Amino acid sequence: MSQAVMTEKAVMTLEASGLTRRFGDRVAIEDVSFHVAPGETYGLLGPNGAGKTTTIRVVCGLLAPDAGEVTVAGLPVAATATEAKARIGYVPQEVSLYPDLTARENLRFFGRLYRLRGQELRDRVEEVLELIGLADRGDDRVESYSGGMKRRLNIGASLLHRPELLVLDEPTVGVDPQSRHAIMESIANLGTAGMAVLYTTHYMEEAERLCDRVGVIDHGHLVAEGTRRELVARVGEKDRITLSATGSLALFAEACRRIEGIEQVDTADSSVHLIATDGRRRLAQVLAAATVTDTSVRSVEVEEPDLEAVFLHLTGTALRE
Ligand SMILES: Nc1ncnc2c1ncn2[C@@H]1O[C@H](COP(=O)(O)OP(=O)(O)OP(=O)(O)O)[C@@H](O)[C@H]1O
Repeated sequence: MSQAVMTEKAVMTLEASGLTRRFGDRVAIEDVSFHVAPGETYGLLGPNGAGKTTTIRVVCGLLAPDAGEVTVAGLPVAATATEAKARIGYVPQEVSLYPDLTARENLRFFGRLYRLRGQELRDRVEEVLELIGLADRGDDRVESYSGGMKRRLNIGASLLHRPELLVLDEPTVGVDPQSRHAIMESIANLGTAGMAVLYTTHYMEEAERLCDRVGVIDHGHLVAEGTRRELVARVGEKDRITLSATGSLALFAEACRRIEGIEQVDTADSSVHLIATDGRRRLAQVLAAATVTDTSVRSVEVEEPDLEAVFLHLTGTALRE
């Protein structure tokens, strides 16, 4: 994470405040506010119809909000604000490429739209092909690509002009696992390289793996935001530790009850179940308690609550309904 993320007064790459947008009587989003710092990857996590695409379209200046405002690198985004929009790379849900052109030709075409020319254009096309892992397929026509490769190229096209903010709308939907992995790797690298990324998904594993912070959106409202740890702490979810063990389990359980942060201890035939805050940090003490009570531990499993649990807690519904 860059220094700018740490400094409170740094200019945010993206600042969205009070965004509201209606379609007729339907309120698609209401009073949505969040920011993305330089080098930060922010995930908007929510089920279908929650308002993710609407938020993104407003952020990119493709849809005017009924209320609220957006700035990118301090510049207001509005329908006519080309200076702000030039700092955004937008990857829509639908792939938009020329199937009968090669990947290189597609990138050259989009690069020219972004006003890149000559050597700069040629260099940038090669850099982007490397970045998205398609350098060895650059001269193949796009119609021969898998769905995932097309998505990667689509992301590449949005990076040619070196945007400060990359906005991706569910980039892994309908993509094979290998390409999904490649897409996530490329995005993780962009964040590391200092680019701000706004990422929408309804896959909580992606949000957990990629995003520094997550905003949970449901029925057009941002219901919570923070790091995974913060969100989990906010809803009061605890870790579960399961030990498979033999020996004097009653004594062992008693010793575990005395460890700070362990809130519940249950024993079964040859296992002990613990409920703890910050379970991983308690492990050393738990294993020491096993040694002291002559308990032999065969396996230990720590289950940390995930964003699915947070979502369920906050909204009362499962994410994948
Ligand atoms: N152009 C439109 N006209 C009417 N209603 C719309 C329009 N665009 C979005 N909506 C409504 O606004 C709400 C939010 O939709 P949005 O597409 O932003 O959700 P989403 O979270 O991106 O879902 P998905 O993952 O399915 O795209 C939905 O109820 C949707 O039906």
